[in-house]
Amino acid sequence: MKVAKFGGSSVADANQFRKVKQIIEADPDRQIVVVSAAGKSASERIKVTDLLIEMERAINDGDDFSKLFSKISSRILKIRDDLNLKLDIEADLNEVAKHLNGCSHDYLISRGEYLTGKMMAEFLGYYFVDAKDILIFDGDNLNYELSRQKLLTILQKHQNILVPGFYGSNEDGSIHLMPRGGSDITGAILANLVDAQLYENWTDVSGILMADPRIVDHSKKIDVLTYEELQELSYMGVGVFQEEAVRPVRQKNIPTEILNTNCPSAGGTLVVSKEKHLNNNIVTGIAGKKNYIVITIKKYRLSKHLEVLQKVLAVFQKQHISIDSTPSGNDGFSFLCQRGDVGDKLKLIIQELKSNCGVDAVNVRENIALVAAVSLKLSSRPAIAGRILNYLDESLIKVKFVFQDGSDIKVVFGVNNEDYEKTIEKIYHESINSIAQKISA
Ligand SMILES: Nc1ncnc2c1ncn2[C@@H]1O[C@H](COP(=O)(O)OP(=O)(O)O)[C@@H](O)[C@H]1O
Ligand SMILES: N[C@@H](CC(=O)OP(=O)(O)O)C(=O)O
Repeated sequence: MKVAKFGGSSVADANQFRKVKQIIEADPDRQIVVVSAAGKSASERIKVTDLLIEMERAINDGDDFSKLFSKISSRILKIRDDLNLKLDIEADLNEVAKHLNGCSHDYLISRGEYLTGKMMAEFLGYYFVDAKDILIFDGDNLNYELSRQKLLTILQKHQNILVPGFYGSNEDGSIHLMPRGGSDITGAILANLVDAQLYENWTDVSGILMADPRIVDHSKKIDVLTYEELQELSYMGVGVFQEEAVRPVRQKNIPTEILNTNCPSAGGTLVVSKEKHLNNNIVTGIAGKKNYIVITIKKYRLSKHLEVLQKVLAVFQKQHISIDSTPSGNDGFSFLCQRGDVGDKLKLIIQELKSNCGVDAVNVRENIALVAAVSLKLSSRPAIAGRILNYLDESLIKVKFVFQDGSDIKVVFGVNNEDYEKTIEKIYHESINSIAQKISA
């Protein structure tokens, strides 16, 4: 049995629905299908999920949201009508409309997947299973045992099912929304629950490329990579596969393939466990994110004053700021946070660090980008990191810092935001040219 998840771009309009049907009909093992909400296409510039988020904002601000609701409804109805489906999707839209005032955030934002899923089930002739009836969460954790029982009961009666991604339910029956990109997680969980022979993740690129195709033209495809490498790449910003979707497939060693709905024959990227890893490249992939803030605290003989660190961490915890990485030095410790997470709290944080934590000094650097090179080979050949650094230096890119934080398969370079794209391009080109040759020589 295979689980096939189709992302927003794969279900953006009726034409994409037809491509999905062809793929499903080509292999009877594709018995569990997961869909995201209709996403972006050449003619549709906004994902349905983003329209829902915009509508919620309007509702909360007391603004007129009727235009947004019409926009969402028209998109759904257009797909239904273009496909000539005999489905009373108006009834579902009316149900959503009835709940608009006073419904939960999780309910509202999950409706894109629910409505898209209903149409895809009808189109494929698959049995529609509302994700809230099978994926039961206890807080943020899935109750695997209970969810497995519920899913298997349904599969005893129905051979082919469609499950909308991105949500499940809490124990009280209310909707539980997953993080953005969460349909990948739904697919991975279902693959885990049924011990699938393969988890297929269908998107709009033929696999994971060594570098973001929006930055590097004709970037090479990664043919095979490990769960570990995928996790690091996803964490560092490769949007193709949600970071939290790695654990469920990794736990059961379920082979996972990233494939292109628009070009199924092109092949994709296969994700497997370490033992089966076959990749010969020196650097497997490059990823990164812009807009970090680096907050560095200085304290003479910090290692003897761990109470200082405790107080510093409490400041971040109090402000609900997640810390992405913490490279440390002799008498200092740096905290890397995303600008968007810090918002307007930066002044307050600095003030608290200075006055309540017993530090000698606090330095702040803004507009920093992180670029990571990921490769299993980094653990046994740390020289690769040095070579990359050398190339960046020769290219006149000012590297602010380098670290390998915890994972020994990733080296991270901190650069100015404006050097972000150039750094990725440089590492990419040198990885496939000189570094590979010099290191293997
Ligand atoms: N290293 C990479 N390899 C492939 N795609 C990447 C990479 N980094 C970023 N992307 C972007 O991720 C997009 C696919 O992710 P996403 O938009 O979430 O797809 P879907 O709509 O199928 O869920 C691609 O269109 C591509 O622009
Ligand atoms: N629709 C949700 C969940 C998802 O997984 O979407 P996509 O497959 O388009 O990344 C989102 O936009 O976050």
